[in-house]
Amino acid sequence: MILVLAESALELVPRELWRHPAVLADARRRGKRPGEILLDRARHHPAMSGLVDAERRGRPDIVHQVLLVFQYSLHTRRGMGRAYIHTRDGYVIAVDPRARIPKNYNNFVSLVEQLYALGRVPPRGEPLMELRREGLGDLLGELGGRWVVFHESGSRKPLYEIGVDVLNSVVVVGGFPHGDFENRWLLERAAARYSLGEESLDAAQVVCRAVAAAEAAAGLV
Ligand SMILES: C[S@@+](CC[C@H](N)C(=O)[O-])C[C@H]1O[C@@H](n2cnc3c(N)ncnc32)[C@H](O)[C@@H]1O
Repeated sequence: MILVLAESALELVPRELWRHPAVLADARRRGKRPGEILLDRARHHPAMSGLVDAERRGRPDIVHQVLLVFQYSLHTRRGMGRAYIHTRDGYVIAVDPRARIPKNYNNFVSLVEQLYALGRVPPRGEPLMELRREGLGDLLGELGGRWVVFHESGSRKPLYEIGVDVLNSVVVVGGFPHGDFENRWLLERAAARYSLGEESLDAAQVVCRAVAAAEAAAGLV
């Protein structure tokens, strides 16, 4: 299974917030410039009130939770998985299946900030995470142009029925906290849309179920 976490709420603090006291204090405390730190609602809430689309931004913890579930799964540890994080501002992070994502959130944030600064981590040797400017359409085209989407309005099927498809497909899940995909074509052109019920679940919960379905189909569990 290739996972694409789409429109993820991950970005550096945008320029218009660099001078806000909440951002300046956080940057100073961490010994960095405001433009070098990740936007995080938990730390920058007062600064985000006037930000366009604020309710869908500043949630690196969603990406962290998803990567912990995905990277440490049996399926990925056996080399059957690969994750790509597409961000709402047009970047793609390619994650090597061997990348050991820091379990501590603060360490994860520092790693991603290093990735934004250098374009890759670690700085030397084989990269475990690489950052590039790329849109969602180009990424999905590069991955073969066929994908399935997890979405509340998709068809509801038992996990054992979708396992083989999930295992062998590019699987798209939204990496944002509220609302729906802005790229509507993602749903319209998907080979299949799978629902886990009408109630909205956290992205990590959805990825956990997709991984479980894929692992069962692969005979790993
Ligand atoms: C936290 S949800 C996105 C926000 C959600 N639509 C809301 O307004 O609360 C993250 C992603 O998980 C997937 N997802 C969430 N609930 C789902 C469900 N019941 N069935 C299938 N996929 C789901 C979708 O890909 C969704 O974009």
